[in-house]
Amino acid sequence: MRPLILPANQPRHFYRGGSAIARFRGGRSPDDRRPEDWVGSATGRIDDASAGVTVLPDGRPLPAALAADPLGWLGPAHVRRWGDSPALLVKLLDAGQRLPVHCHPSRAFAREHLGSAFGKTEAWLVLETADPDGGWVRLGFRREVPAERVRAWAAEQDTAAMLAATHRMRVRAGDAVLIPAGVPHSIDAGVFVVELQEPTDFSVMLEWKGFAPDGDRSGHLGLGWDLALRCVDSTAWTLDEVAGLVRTREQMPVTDGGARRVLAEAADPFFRAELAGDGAVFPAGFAVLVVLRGEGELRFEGGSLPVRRGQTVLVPYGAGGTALRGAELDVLRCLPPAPEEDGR
Ligand SMILES: O=P(O)(O)OC[C@H]1O[C@@H](O)[C@@H](O)[C@@H](O)[C@@H]1O
Repeated sequence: MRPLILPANQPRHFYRGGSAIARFRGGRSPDDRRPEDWVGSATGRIDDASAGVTVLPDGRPLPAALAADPLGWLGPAHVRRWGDSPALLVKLLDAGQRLPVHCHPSRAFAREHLGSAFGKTEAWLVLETADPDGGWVRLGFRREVPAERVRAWAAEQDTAAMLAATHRMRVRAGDAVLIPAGVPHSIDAGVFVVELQEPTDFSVMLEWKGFAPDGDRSGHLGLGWDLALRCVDSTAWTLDEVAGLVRTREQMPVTDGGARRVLAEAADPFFRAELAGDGAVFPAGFAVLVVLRGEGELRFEGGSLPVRRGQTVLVPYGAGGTALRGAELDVLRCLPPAPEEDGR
């Protein structure tokens, strides 16, 4: 099997964005509502299952290709643990406006109430901020917020109260941020990230006014507000705890293979990511690559593929061991959780 270069896959969304994705990829956005590019996605949008799913160059939707040859795409250990799900969703996300405050269910909540083995823990690697000095993200309540108050903020759409209650953190290009399930969060305008997440589209919208006209109906995942808001982490996060969710490039440890481990160990049950360049060698495994800088080639068993900045590449297990060549190459390699991991 060969690694495949994937074209942009940007379903229309209710929030603005997408120009940074077009610049990065070297294309054009059809309009200003394409803030997310779903890469190597076997996940459909919650409101439209046909949107979001990657269509391979041969015309097959990725889920059909995975179902037809799970071992070839994912490898035996992954299939034993996760079946024919890639257990990973990668997106490019360009916030053209501040995103609404929202959160995502945990695996335990998703299993119990949504019939899904996956929740939506996620992580961002910041690629650019409109202001070179950095952009802002918001995450975690500064003080414990009683459930009734969260409910009242959502019912009244009290955006000011929600934002005031939430930590605001500066992030710069190269920083990685882990967002545990349940933690309320939002990304400010001008922040462009690669996002790794569990392969679902479950969002509980605390804020929707001015974003999604039907938010009062669609924002609770069909569970009703009382149940949906139970997935919100309303505990107090200290500034240090929130800062602990952010890793700068310098804080990313270098592995034996010369790559940098992007995310903290706490992310391992959900996904893994490494930054790698010229000379890096990887064992066989399903991966989504985002070429962040430079140009060069991706070697695999039986061939090589030229790659350059702005491309996204889907690597099947069946491509065998791979290696990167190219003096200025900087590649983010996104991986599903290790098969032995068991996140909750
Ligand atoms: O980066 P996350 O938290 O997934 O934010 C992006 C998400 O924003 C929410 O407001 C919803 O619109 C989701 O459909 C969207 O995917």
